[in-house]
Amino acid sequence: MAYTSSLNLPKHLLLPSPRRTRHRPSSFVPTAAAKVNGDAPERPAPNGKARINGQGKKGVNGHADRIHLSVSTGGGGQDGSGLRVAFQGAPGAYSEFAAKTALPGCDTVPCRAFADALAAVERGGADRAILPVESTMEGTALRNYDLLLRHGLVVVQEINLFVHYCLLAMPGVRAAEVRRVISHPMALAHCGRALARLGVDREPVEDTAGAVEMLRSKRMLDTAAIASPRAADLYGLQVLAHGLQDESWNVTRFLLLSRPPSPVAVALGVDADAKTSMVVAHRGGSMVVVLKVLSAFSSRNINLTKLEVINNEGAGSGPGERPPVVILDTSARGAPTLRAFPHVLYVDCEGAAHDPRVREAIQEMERFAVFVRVLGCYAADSTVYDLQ
Ligand SMILES: O=C(O)C(=O)Cc1ccccc1
Repeated sequence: MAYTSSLNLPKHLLLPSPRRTRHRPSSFVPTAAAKVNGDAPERPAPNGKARINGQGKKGVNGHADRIHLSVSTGGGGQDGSGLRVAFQGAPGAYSEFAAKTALPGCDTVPCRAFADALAAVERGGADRAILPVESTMEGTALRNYDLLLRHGLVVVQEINLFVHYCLLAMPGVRAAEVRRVISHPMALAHCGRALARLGVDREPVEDTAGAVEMLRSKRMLDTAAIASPRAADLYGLQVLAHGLQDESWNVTRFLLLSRPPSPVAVALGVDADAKTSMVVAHRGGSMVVVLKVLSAFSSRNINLTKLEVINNEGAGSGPGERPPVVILDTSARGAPTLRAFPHVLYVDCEGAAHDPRVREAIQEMERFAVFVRVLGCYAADSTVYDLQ
């Protein structure tokens, strides 16, 4: 049986009010940052995006004050200027906004598929890739995690983005004329109930902005796209409906990836409010392994921010069945090798990978797991940024 279970991002309780303001320009010129809950901002958001939350929380070292994207970007300026960030999709995709939120000064490089974005970094055609890995509505994006594990890139930054979905159509098209809606599969899934109410056909395409571009270039008059209000501005489409997502709280977590060695991990002091992401490949057998993993962290008073249990034992290639997870094992000496595992845990913990307690927890897991691969160590940032 294949199953997953997850403990994901904490849901922060400041719900955004639905907003209908159209925002221009679609460029990324910084404006004054504001907290959505009306308080004065403690600190400006890196590129003028509104912060929805961002309260300090205590990390593994008990420090309440978090480092906000202030660690070295490992090349280019502090704001990422001089860095090329590869993302999946056309200009105006959510991933591009996430990249520009993380590194406001960066140049973004559109790619057809997420795999192309990762390959661009490996080849040296880009300095970073950005990958959505989980959302509050659907949990871990397993296919993107699979991609992350097959490549040897390291996580250098996390970014949480509040995702507003709009229904966009060619100018003059009325909602009643729409027969079909196209978008990224995640966007279609997040708006499932709204689309059922509209009684339209759904068609997945590569990305949200690509859907908008397609509408525009083919002048489709019976089709709408789900995308951001900024994509509407960018491509000159009209917004038929705002806030299409089935749940008002819709946050996607993105990871920024770089070639190893990590350009940021060394800059993070042991005292910094950091996070370490890792994958634990094990032989399975029972849930006792999960308890042992929990014990390795809890006995050292280390908090986990993510625990995803993958058990693809016996899964074949039937519909809905998942094959074993393929992981590039970089833990052994010698050349990294791809290895397939049915039993895998995805773990994020608070603390830097070089924090002695985190190091000991990893060493303890290595005694009963086949291997542990640290995917990256980066500044913790639980701030949720708003696009608008
Ligand atoms: O298609 C896009 O715009 C993307 O960047 C992927 C995506 C889709 C939906 C939510 C977050 C990211």
